[in-house]
Amino acid sequence: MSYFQQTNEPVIEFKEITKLFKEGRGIRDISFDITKENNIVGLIGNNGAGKTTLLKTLFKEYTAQNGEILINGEPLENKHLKKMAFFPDQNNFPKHFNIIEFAKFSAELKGIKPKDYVDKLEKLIRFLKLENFRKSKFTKLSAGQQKRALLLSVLITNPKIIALDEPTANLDVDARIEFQEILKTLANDLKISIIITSHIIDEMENLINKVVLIKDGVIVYDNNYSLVKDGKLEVLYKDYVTYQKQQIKVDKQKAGNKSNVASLVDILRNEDDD
Ligand SMILES: Nc1ncnc2c1ncn2[C@@H]1O[C@H](COP(=O)(O)OP(=O)(O)OP(=O)(O)O)[C@@H](O)[C@H]1O
Repeated sequence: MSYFQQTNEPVIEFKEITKLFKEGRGIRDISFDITKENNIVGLIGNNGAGKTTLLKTLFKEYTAQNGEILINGEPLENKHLKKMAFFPDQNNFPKHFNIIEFAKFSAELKGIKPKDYVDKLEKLIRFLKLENFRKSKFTKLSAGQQKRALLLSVLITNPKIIALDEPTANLDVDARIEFQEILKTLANDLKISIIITSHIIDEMENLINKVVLIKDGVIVYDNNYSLVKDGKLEVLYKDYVTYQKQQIKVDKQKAGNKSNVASLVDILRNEDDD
């Protein structure tokens, strides 16, 4: 049994993380955790609030000046990074790779041998409806296809933690719902911890089970998610909430059309934790 499955303790703990840049911007004293029960966390804040800085600190791209990150109670180190995947925003696509090359590259970067991923690669390609785009470069794909291709490169690495930076930006409603259904399956059925950034709360109402609001580099709200219970969210981000309520009506109708995400569980469940 791996260190990711041992306990009901928090999976990820941010403890008083501070990462400040020269001009004094960045993040300060960030503390919150992601548990097995509340394992789809929305990290929400306006542009420049500090979301990306926090994710980069989680992936050890930045070193915090203060504080620590624990993964299942252990200080974050490189062995944990092997089981973590970062889903980049739209500006950071690997433009010159074709999607198969990129998936293989991602797997091998994590030390996964071809014999351990070839079968899964084929199944994921079919599941993600990418059969006709095997040789396509990212730049030739639609926004929805690009996201699915990035998911391929993430899922092939069998991660236990996935961080996504604004993943549904520029997707249409159908593609967004499909994407969110996949994330829900990963979190609910496969117990993968998901941390997802957005600057819009309501877009994630049907998805997340914990919300962390970040403003000017500090956390202003951290709780398990309930817009109905806690009007404070509406006060903090009133404009977004008002606008997005209308959008959600459409989403909920469409969400009735469940995609075949259940088969994803079959593809990924039998993975050994190494
Ligand atoms: N490498 C850097 N050097 C200096 N300042 C930076 C750097 N990266 C981020 N900042 C500053 O730190 C603050 C937080 O930036 P960050 O990119 O984390 O915000 P964000 O919430 O991800 O915003 P967005 O939604 O626009 O991506 C901002 O004021 C930003 O200007």
